[in-house]
Amino acid sequence: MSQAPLLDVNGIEVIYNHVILVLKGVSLQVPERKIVALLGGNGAGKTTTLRAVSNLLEGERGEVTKGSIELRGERIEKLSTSAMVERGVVQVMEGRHCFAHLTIEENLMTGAYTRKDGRAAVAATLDKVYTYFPRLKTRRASQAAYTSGGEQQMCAIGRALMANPKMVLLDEPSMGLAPQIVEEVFEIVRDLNAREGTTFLLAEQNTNMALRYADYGYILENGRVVMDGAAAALRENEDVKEFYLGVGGEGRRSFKDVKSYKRRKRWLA
Ligand SMILES: Nc1ncnc2c1ncn2[C@@H]1O[C@H](COP(=O)(O)OP(=O)(O)OP(=O)(O)O)[C@@H](O)[C@H]1O
Repeated sequence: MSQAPLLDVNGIEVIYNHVILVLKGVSLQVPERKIVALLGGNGAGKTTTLRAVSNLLEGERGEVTKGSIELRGERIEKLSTSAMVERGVVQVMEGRHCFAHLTIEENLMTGAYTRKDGRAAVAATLDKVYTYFPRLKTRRASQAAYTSGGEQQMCAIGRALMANPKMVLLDEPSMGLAPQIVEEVFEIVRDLNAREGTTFLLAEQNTNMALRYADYGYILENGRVVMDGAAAALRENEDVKEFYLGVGGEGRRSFKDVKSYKRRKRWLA
């Protein structure tokens, strides 16, 4: 990655409740206009990494205790969540979190509350969201509670887009969705990236899907990055195939157990 990154996470350590060390020196870069995937199993630290970037740790009693996070060269660890939104960074949280009693359109409009550029501009963004998510347009007047899981995920992403972000942090977009719907969601992510230039950092357990759409990937295990590379190279990597793509091997053991991985780690050290 030769161009200067939009986001530069440098050796961060995150501790919850003053004692639980969850991230143990995570570094990653997200270049402008790229899709970067943060991969790894349950509890690897993906959500925590996203929360650290968007400054959502405080509400979880977590804090960044070491390292730095820079957005376009500016240190952002101490900024508020709304200051991050002003800088064009929004997070779509895991589990979708639509307001169940509001309609799809009302949910979308809640994403525009920080906008200061007037109603016409907000209306134009709403139209744009509907062109990317025609399903949401059809369901605009339905209460979110009565829409499908896929529609709720689209609504959560659409709401984030209403803030006119430069970068979207997307936490586990595939969670609980049928493969065909996951595909539909990822296609829209790719479209947004290609046509709007929106940068994505997405956390996913669905390695296969994420690596098909991302430019670059980082694999987290137990609070550390154990491997990173261009998505195409990771897809072809034997260890990734064995442990994350379910090709060959005897199921998912830990990456750490693999001999070739250990060898590679020694080379990298
Ligand atoms: N608010 C919290 N307080 C204490 N520990 C937490 C908190 N949130 C997460 N953890 C712990 O931090 C570790 C990493 O969790 P995190 O949610 O970042 O992982 P993840 O890779 O996103 O996994 P998942 O896919 O399950 O969300 C886990 O061991 C989890 O129990």
